[in-house]
Amino acid sequence: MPSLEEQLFPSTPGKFKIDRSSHHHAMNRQFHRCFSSTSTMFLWALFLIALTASYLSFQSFVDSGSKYFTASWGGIQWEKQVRNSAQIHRGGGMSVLVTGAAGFVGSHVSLALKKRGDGVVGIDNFNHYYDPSLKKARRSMLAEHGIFVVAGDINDGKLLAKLFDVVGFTHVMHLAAQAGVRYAMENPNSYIHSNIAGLVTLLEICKSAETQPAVVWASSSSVYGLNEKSPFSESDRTDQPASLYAATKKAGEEITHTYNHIYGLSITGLRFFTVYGPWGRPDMAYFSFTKNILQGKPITVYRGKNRVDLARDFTYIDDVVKGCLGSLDTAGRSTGSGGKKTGPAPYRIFNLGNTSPVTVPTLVSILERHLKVKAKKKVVEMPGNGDVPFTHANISSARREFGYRPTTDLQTGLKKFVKWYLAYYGHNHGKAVN
Ligand SMILES: O=C(O)[C@H]1O[C@H](OP(=O)(O)OP(=O)(O)OC[C@H]2O[C@@H](n3ccc(=O)[nH]c3=O)[C@H](O)[C@@H]2O)[C@H](O)[C@@H](O)[C@H]1O
Repeated sequence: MPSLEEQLFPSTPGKFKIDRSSHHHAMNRQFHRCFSSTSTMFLWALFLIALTASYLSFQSFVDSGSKYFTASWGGIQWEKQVRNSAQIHRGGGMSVLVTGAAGFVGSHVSLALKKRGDGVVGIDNFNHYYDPSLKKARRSMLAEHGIFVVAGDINDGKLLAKLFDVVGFTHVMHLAAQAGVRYAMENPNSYIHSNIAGLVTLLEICKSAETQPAVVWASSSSVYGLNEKSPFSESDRTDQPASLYAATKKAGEEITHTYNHIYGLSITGLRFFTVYGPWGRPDMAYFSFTKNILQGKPITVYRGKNRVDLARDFTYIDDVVKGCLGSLDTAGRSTGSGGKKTGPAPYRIFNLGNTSPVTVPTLVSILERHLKVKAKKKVVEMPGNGDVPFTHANISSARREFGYRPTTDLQTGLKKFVKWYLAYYGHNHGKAVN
């Protein structure tokens, strides 16, 4: 059976093929003539050995070709690392491909899966959206636990196909994305590249797999956009995005739906609500506020129309991890194989929030208390840059389906974050932060 890589990326078509039967007799005659004397036979043998040797070395060069030309993947050693990392160490366990594994949520989910005995292989492109040294540090932390993170982009279909040839992943936890709400105005194409094109490349590989994996992926609370009904339920309007980021996440929900419908892929979309915690993302408010407060620099606090404070349903990372694992555990099977659907598969969407919104000024005062430093606040009216005034999750759906129950309030969660921040960057006022 041809490998998945060969099926999806066939070599140049129309290659010359030998018709074995018709050439058989002619070749036999030639063979006897050539090998009539022992000395010619010896020379021929030598020639054949040289030919085989050069063919083999050429093959191994081609095999690890990308090592020399593009990303560093491929080869026997690499495959061994991938296979070892994917090894399952519990009965009924799963083997999960985690995209964005060097990211904030990706690294935490990878670790939690590994700790309970599941197989995990990560992939991450280590882009420079924020300090890549933090991503590398997360990768080192994962490596210490036997998790291998492949350096590569989800737009690299050949790499993804290779990974699926090496490991029969039962699940894909898709967390790779261009995150950040306001950055979409600076670099819109980055959102299309990762959140649209990358998603489709990944789904193409998943749907083509002999045994399709179940896919759980990160959508966003931002899809609720300008929706005013509160708290947000999964069935509420999501057709008024306020940012391109939100629009790409909403598009992802529609795109995954088509793959569910046409190919029988099991899909679970998780709407994360402003996730925070240790090993977090430096571009997020709680993180950059911490850095600036420690450095004695002013922070900008946005305020909504009519002097109304902005609020977020901040959700602690450990709670989100529980939600991710619960989703993986309850994700029904994909039904298709090799691109063919055999029956309907589940399509689910869940809010993963905390259910208690906190205003941004309150977030700042909690940080001031934990850091024991007063912030220099500059309050400005929210610029029209994609922000929404508030978020608030209704989580009854996730509670019903897999017992999701967040247990960490912002005060407790930020305490843990600050402890990590000071341990990681030291007390020198976060000067090492990007
Ligand atoms: O739930 C999500 O789906 C999203 O959550 C997160 O977005 P947001 O909720 O916008 O978080 P974040 O940037 O921390 O701003 C928090 C608050 O601080 C305010 N804010 C921000 C910056 C600043 O300088 N000043 C300020 O007041 C700001 O106006 C806002 O009110 C993820 O980043 C995003 O990737 C996505 O996953």
